[in-house]
Amino acid sequence: MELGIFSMMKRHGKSKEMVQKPENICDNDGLTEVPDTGGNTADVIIVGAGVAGAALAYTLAKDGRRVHVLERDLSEPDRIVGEVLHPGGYLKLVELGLEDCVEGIEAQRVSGYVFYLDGKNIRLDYPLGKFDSNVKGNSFHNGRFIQRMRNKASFLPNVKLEQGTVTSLLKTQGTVNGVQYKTKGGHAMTAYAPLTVVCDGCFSNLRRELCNPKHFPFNLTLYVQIKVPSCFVALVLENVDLPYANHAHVFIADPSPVMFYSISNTKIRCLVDVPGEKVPSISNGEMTKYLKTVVAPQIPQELYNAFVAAVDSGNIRTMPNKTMRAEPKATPGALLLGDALNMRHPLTGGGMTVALTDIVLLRDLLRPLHNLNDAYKHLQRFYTLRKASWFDFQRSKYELIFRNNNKSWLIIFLFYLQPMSFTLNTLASVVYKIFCTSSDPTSQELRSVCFDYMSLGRMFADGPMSIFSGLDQRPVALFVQGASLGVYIAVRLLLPFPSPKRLWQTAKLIPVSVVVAYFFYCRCSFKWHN
Ligand SMILES: Cc1cc2nc3c(=O)[nH]c(=O)nc-3n(C[C@H](O)[C@H](O)[C@H](O)COP(=O)(O)OP(=O)(O)OC[C@H]3O[C@@H](n4cnc5c(N)ncnc54)[C@H](O)[C@@H]3O)c2cc1C
Repeated sequence: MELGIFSMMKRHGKSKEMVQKPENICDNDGLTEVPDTGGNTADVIIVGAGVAGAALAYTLAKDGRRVHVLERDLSEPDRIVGEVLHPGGYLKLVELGLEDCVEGIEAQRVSGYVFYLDGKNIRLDYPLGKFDSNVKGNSFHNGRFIQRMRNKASFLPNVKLEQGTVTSLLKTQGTVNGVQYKTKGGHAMTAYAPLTVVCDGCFSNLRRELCNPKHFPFNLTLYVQIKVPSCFVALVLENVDLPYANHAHVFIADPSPVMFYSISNTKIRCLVDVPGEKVPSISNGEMTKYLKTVVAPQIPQELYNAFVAAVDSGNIRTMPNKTMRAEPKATPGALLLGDALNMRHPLTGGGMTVALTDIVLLRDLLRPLHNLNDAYKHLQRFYTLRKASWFDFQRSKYELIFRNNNKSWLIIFLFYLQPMSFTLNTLASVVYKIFCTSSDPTSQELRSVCFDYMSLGRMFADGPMSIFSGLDQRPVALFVQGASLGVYIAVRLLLPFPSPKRLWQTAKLIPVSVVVAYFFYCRCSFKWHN
């Protein structure tokens, strides 16, 4: 499938063989050394047309760039990832001009979440009071959404969307200047551009080449540290309604949460979190047994029959939930984006919101550049600023502060900057930790305290939901919530009389509850100059 100006060129006798394969190719640290042919066929090569790649292709092409997208499989994806887009992510879609991609795909409005614990539930709506009525959360088939974005991008005349699997990055004197790829027909090809953006998702093969190596004992070198705290087991429920329409439902179950949300007019997705890297085997029936004996008894009556029917249908799929801090190595000519760059636990559904926010940032950084050969400085800045967006802040002041090594950056970071990746990544780690059972009674107590805290409503519900939905990206919002939770714990446990047992519980709980502050501290210690 090839569309746009490139296919027109092809019709007029110019094939993609326009760029000759260089003669002296040799491997060097996973990168392939090639002479500079100067024969760029595009301004930007994008590897992968998933959420990040397709949205970026459209965005850069709208800014007049010639974009060559290479996607391994252009048919509609059928995956269990990226099905809930929070309002914060939707606002980014609007900024990119892609909001119509959630139309015509049976996307369901999501107005908020309902959390269940020990037979009680609380409904928390997205705090959308300040926004237009069209701002909303959405849930949908991920494949339909991606296909809409791919189509929208490929209609632009300066986008070439081609099916091909990128096998390596090409470089000249340390600068990435293109990619080597295999076409659908299995032919090895090369493509050149001053900028290559790697968006090949959570199983990225190319990220290793663009990340800082980590050195471990016994001469072990890892390029990225990926953790798999749990896996999602996915089912589709049919012919049933969720107890609360237009809400995602999270059951804080034992040993870990179970989620339900609509993905079309008739289908409900169920994601069962199974802690650890391994899930019970589907083939020998262990999975069915696990779902029926461990999970089903915790599912409320309204959904129970549909849940068991979904298990019996045998349509059970699994996916590892990976987490990975962004540890990119600023490389001239190349950039990582989306899950290839950074991953967080998907329980809070923040991945697409972070990716779309990063695209807005990248677009704005590249916009003033006529020639992407000069993009290196801006790519470095992208990695720094995605953790601390600069648009609410004057760049000159920002740079001055760093140059002078002035510690007042912390205050600026807390109050003024809006780093979506920071807040959503932190929230995802904290929420997942709190919602999982452990044998430690302190953590069980923490779950119920957090639940009761959110049940207080008003700012105690709106605060966490603003962060959760990507509407409030300020680190200070996280900090305030962490601190206020700490105070709530102390008040709840120490009143009316602070018995020795209660004092001991509080002493144990507060440090745990202020896990938010802990994560906050850890993440504040990142390097500003990657
Ligand atoms: C179980 C699960 C549930 C999730 N649920 C949500 C959710 O509800 N909401 C949310 O916001 N986020 C969710 N996420 C995270 C979200 O899916 C990701 O953040 C998002 O899909 C990242 O987009 P991406 O473009 O980086 O990767 P992808 O969307 O995975 O796209 C990568 C693309 O690259 C292509 N590709 C790979 N290798 C190559 C190659 N060598 N050459 C060419 N093409 C290649 C692939 O075919 C694919 O099309 C979930 C994640 C998981 C694991």
